[in-house]
Amino acid sequence: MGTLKPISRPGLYAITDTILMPADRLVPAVEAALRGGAVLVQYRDKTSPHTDRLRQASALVSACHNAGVPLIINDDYELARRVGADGVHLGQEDGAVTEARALLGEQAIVGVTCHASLDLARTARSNGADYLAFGRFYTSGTKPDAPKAAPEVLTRARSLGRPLTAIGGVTTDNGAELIRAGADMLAVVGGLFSGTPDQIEQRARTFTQLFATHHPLYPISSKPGAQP
Ligand SMILES: Cc1ncc(COP(=O)(O)OP(=O)(O)O)c(N)n1
Ligand SMILES: Cc1ncsc1CCOP(=O)(O)O
Ligand SMILES: [Mg+2]
Repeated sequence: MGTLKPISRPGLYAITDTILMPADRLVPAVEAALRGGAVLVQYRDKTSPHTDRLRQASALVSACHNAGVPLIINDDYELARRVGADGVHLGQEDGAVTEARALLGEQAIVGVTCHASLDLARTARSNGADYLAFGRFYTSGTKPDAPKAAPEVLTRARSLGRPLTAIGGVTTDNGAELIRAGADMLAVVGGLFSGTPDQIEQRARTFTQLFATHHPLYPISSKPGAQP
């Protein structure tokens, strides 16, 4: 094993949204999530022109790195490289893990969508994915048609030995169930980023508290330098 990657800390994975977070509110909203304890942030923007995405992603790199938290770019590993982000999240149609790794380097964090499939997860792991994302688990306003998964898939995926992310309709009310089933990170859009910065910060604190209460490794792996 090489150096431990920063995603070995369990916790909230905050994902941005263009509707909930217009350009002028993007950075303050993410800073609020970071104050509340988010351990990973993803810039997810499927609609804005390239120049806007470049500017916003660069601003988020600064905000996240000021807080010591990695920034992941959704879909676009070229953009990740350009702005000096820490990694990329790839869906099944978004390109190869190996290609992203070749461009971004060994230390880059590459996450892969596995829906509800252990076979997809095994393939992602053998291609070098750093975390495996399952979901959607609940009703999602952000991506209503994403394939459905049941929490038990997280329990079965524990044996794959990679950090597991749960996504899709996650809220402070249903997050504990997913952590108890095996999630190391809760990836959240709507259940985090609706409302004011104060509300976002408070919600992020509540998610963080869920990990402190329900994640088996939380106290150990949150200590700097500790092994998971
Ligand atoms: C952490 C995390 N998990 C899953 C996804 C979904 O990725 P994908 O299937 O490629 O869908 P889009 O987000 O690109 O619409 C994600 N972004 N992040
Ligand atoms: C990108 C994505 N992939 C599966 S569900 C989802 C949307 C997550 O957003 P929300 O937390 O608002 O359901
Ligand atoms: Mg994608």
